[in-house]
Amino acid sequence: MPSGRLCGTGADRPARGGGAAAVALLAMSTLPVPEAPSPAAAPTLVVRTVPLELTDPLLTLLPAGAEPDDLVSWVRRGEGLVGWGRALTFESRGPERFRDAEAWWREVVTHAVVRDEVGRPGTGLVSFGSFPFADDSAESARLVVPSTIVGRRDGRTWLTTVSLDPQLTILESPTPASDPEPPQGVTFADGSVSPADYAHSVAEAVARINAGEVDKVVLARDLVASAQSPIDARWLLRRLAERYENTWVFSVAGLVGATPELLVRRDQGLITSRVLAGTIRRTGDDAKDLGLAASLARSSKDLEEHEYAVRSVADALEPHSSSMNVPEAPFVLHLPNVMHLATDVAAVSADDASSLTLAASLHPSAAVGGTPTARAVALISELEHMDRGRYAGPVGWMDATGDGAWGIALRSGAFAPDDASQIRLYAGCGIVAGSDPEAEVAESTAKLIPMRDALSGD
Ligand SMILES: C=C(O[C@H]1C=CC=C(C(=O)O)[C@@H]1O)C(=O)O
Repeated sequence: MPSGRLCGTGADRPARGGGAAAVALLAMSTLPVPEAPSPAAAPTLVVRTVPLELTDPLLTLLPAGAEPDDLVSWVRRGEGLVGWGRALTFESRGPERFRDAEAWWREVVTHAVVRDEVGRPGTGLVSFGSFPFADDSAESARLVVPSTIVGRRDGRTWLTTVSLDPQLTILESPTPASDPEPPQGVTFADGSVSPADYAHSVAEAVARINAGEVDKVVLARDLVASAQSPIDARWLLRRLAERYENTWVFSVAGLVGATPELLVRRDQGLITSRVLAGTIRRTGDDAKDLGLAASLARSSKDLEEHEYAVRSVADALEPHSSSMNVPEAPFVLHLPNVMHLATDVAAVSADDASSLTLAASLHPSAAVGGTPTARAVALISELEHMDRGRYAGPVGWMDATGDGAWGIALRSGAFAPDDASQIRLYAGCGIVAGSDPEAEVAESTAKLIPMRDALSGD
């Protein structure tokens, strides 16, 4: 077994409140279980996937009253995965966190008893994960195997149930839960890095870049939102999904957000990655924004920043690919708050590296670390003055075959442990020689808008 912490066994708790009118589809199907699993092995999970005749939006199925930690989501344009309850969880900290998680997952997969009637990426046994950005973060990597998962792909929907008890494989068709209430009385306060501190660090980073220490470094800041009562994570997820359709709306172990950046997806031999770097704020005036998009596509400062990020992804994927397509020029990705330079990299998988192994080899890309990587990461820890936690780390899911999708946890917030009325938001910017501290403060403010607006109940 890997050295991480195994927890939550037996915590196969039913979600409170939501999906109250669930209908039993199939009951008490007992699957064959190996007689005596070795004591050192992961527990045996009993997993069942069936097709579902259901057209309700996935995010409406998340049950009311659940803790943020108990809700998982990876949804884009109505498709993806949502889940709740905890059949099994795993935590690991430090430089070996990816390796530990991968080893744990292989153990879990080896011992699971799976009956999968759908057989597509994301069906059968699936875990959701979120990893700290830094090797020395005080936070742990978290992997969660929910007890109920609903997935949708190409218009087909399925239900997966996961249990530690072979007698408990009741498959119930979920129904939409009651609508979430908006957060009440939210106030925002500086986190560990105020806008003035941030401007100061950016100026220092530019000086270090000009002194030849690094080519690019990404610096971030934080903001703390406090509400009068617990914030319903479902409200945030639904708001983000409604407004930011070009993003992946995620929730894993209390980390919630809408990321436009796909670190890596492995899907039946095809590897893809959406690289972002280079940003301009939108004005809200469409004609003006088109002009800004054109200037972003010509901005040498942004093109330089973008090129570092694309190179770092292509270099990390290269050893795992038999062929790769890296477009010569980026396109402009339009989001309601900002526009980014974006490049979609595609490759054919040459080995059996799982999506998590690929994510680990890509992390930290130059979109969140810098160039060269090791020196940029050292500079972040010297200049940033905060623990990023799981912000800017990989977040996503993986199935038993290793297929899965991992985004970079951007445009996100982390619920305070044991206090759902508080959430810490983060935003960062790539700093290169031409960066201006005040402009980077403004850019980071624009990147906080999706979470701020969702929290403000707008
Ligand atoms: C680090 C963040 O964004 C990255 C991703 C896209 C564009 C970026 C930029 O232009 O600076 C950043 O590299 C963030 O949103 O917190």
